[in-house]
Amino acid sequence: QNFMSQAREDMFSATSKLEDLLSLEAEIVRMVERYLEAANHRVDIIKRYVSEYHRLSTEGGTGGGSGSGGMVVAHPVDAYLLLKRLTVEWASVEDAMTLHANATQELVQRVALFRERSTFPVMEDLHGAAVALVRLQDTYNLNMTTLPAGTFTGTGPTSSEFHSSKPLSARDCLFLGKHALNKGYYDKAIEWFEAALERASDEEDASASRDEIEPFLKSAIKVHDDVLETRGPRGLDWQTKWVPVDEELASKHKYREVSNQRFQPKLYQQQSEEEEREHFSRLCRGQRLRPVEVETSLVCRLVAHTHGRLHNHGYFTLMPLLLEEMSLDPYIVVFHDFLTAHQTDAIIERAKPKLATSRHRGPDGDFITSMIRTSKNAWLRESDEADDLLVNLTKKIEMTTRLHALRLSAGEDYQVANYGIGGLYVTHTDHLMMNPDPSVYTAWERFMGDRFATFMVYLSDVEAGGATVFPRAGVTIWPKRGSAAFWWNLYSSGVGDENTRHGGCPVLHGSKWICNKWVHYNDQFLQHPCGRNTWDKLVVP
Ligand SMILES: O=C(O)CCC(=O)C(=O)O
Ligand SMILES: [Fe+2]
Repeated sequence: QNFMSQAREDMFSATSKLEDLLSLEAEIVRMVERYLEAANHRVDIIKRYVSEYHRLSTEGGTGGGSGSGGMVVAHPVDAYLLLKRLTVEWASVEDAMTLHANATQELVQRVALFRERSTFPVMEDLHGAAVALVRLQDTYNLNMTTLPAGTFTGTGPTSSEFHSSKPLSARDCLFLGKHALNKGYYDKAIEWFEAALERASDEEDASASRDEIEPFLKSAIKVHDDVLETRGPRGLDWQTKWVPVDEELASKHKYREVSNQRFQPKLYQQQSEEEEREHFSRLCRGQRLRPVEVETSLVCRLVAHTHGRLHNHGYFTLMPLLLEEMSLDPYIVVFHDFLTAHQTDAIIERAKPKLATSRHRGPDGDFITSMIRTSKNAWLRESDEADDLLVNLTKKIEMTTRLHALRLSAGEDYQVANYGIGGLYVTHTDHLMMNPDPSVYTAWERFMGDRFATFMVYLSDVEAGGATVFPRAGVTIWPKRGSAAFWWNLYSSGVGDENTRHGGCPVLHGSKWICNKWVHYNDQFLQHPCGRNTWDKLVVP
């Protein structure tokens, strides 16, 4: 695909992968249960041999030994039985032991086979999951008094509480603290080490001792304060609290005014990388950054156009589109109830097998990873499908947007993406052709032109997190199954609108599915008002 985004291949960020792991674990448990059942049977055989010996020897005289005296075998039947025990019966004990050893080896080998087929997680995956958890804690300001116990309150239009099946242990907290430290989350590292200490004193049989944890906390505090003193509280790859932990340092004049500093949104203009990240996180948490006048000027309306530049139709006459304006400049709207649950599920089902095979290895055999987009995606082309599901969807997009989307020169294939826990897409523009030198593009890319508009359908609800946010435009769109976001990436002149920079917030609870239709410029710009200057905008539908 020409316009392929980078994909990250890992376990925790694609839910379909985690679901695979869950069924893999169920299969392993079934194997282990069968193994244990057979093992118990074999241990019984071995035990019976031992207890038979003891029974006979304590009954005295008749057995293998007698009382306090030496070992005497006086009875010919006893002599026969002794020999039988050490031949026939011992053979069955040996058989049981050999079978057990084989079964053990076989079980280990079968799990090794899973590992070879790379369906089994490795330590790398666990590290990834730990970092994802710290990132979520950071983005959503998760409350540290409850998080170690596995409880947090969700972010989104409905904020409910979520509970894990088990709390984290002191050792888990220690592990998370180390990862936070490693990734430059110095503030979070301290919190996790403190949580580890607290857990350690609560746990009956402490999974990590205070003596083990304390040095980590001490050195984290030291590094934290050093970084804050010498480099400041925020940077691209580190962050600290606003004041040092050390009280003497904290009493310094420069830290006194910190509490007065308030966040000032900086919208509709270039933002530094740090500023963009700050806007991104706040919007992900659902904060409103725009002036009240802007927020209140937006309306919901019904749209029922019956003609477009492409078709004359009465498609929306009986059932108008429900349009919600999210921003007028840049122009971003949401169409509610654009697809039915039946349709969104069908698209997910078609994408699933293609997602599963998209896992690929890098040059040295490792899985290629990138922090840009932690999701998995698949491409679906209308004409590859046996029925009209996707063709009809594209036709509906055409009627809605009055753009060509079906013919190959106008629209890309559908890109379906699945994000799991912690899965995100960092801020980017959808238009890609920023390089003024045309020779860097393929002939086909030059022919199609850049991505004029994005039509993005949410194929699933997300229980918490996972919003689509526009840091410069100050917009947050909460995913809702069946609704669709639409915006223009380019001015009518074809020049990119950088205020459309956007990204997908990390999924906090649940799983997120979206599907994109990107519509390109060259096939249709003549059908739009050209405007008289570069920055003229399109405001339909
Ligand atoms: O996941 C989202 O909400 C945004 C996805 C996106 O921007 C993209 O796929 O280009
Ligand atoms: Fe995008």
